[in-house]
Amino acid sequence: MSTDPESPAADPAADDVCYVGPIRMRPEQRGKTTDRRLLEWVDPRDADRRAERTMRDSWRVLRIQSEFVAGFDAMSEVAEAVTVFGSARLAPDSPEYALGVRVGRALGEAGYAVITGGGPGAMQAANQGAHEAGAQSIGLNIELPFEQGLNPWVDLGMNFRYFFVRKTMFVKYAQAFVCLPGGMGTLDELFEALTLVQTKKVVRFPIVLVGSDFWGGLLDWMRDVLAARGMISPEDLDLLTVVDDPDDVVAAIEAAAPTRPGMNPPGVDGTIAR
Ligand SMILES: CC(C)=CCNc1ncnc2c1ncn2[C@@H]1O[C@H](COP(=O)(O)O)[C@@H](O)[C@H]1O
Repeated sequence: MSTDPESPAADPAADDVCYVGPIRMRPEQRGKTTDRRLLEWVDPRDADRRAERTMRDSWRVLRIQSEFVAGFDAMSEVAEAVTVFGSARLAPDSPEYALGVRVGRALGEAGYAVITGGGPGAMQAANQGAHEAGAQSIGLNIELPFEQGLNPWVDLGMNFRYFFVRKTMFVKYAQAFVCLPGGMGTLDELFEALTLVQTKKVVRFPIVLVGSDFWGGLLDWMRDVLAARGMISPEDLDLLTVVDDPDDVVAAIEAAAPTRPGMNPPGVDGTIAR
């Protein structure tokens, strides 16, 4: 979906297509998303539907497997990377979009590839900044019930059918997460990352929130309600770093996870094979 006429891939027909996994089609050609089909409830009293589901689900495993293979292949050359999340709804002329571009650029100039969800808004902003910095700009898009394409600043892109395959790629190939202001999707991605770090599924994985005015209320609630009532440990709050200046994003990542050669030998100080 291109909102910027100056963008490298402005295509007047691009808004009129959608993706089903790697397949590009006009909206009128498509039915439900793959995720919706996978998660659809089937009435257990309906023997025919049950039998059909059993058969379809077995075959579906192969499609899921192939999506992992394609994802691992596409991402295998990615070096150091940071995944940036944030609202799909930011307008390109908003201050938050400009902030996202500066974050993407700062990460790119520091030598990180930038991975996003490949969509519009904050994702596009971070991809734009990374592209402009000459860094690898990666977009991992997802099939949605409405038309959607990779944003025009993505240099390496993939369209996923399955949300959980895409989420694996976000974590597996990144050294850190950065969250720009966002809504449900961003909160989901933030809390998934937090849970993975809290449960030590990933270690040395900094999570940086950009914008203290936006995130401050959430942090207050986490401290005053979650920690105060014993739902999380007070130290869990240390898993998050809040910054306002894009340059501080890089500093926060490098302070929390020194991944440069020689600073973090694999297997010695907590790095794990993901
Ligand atoms: C205009 C519009 C709503 C487009 C949606 N298009 C999207 N394309 C790709 N990833 C997305 C999209 N919407 C949500 N996400 C995922 O959820 C996050 C944003 O969700 P939200 O806007 O904060 O809740 C992103 O980091 C991204 O990984």
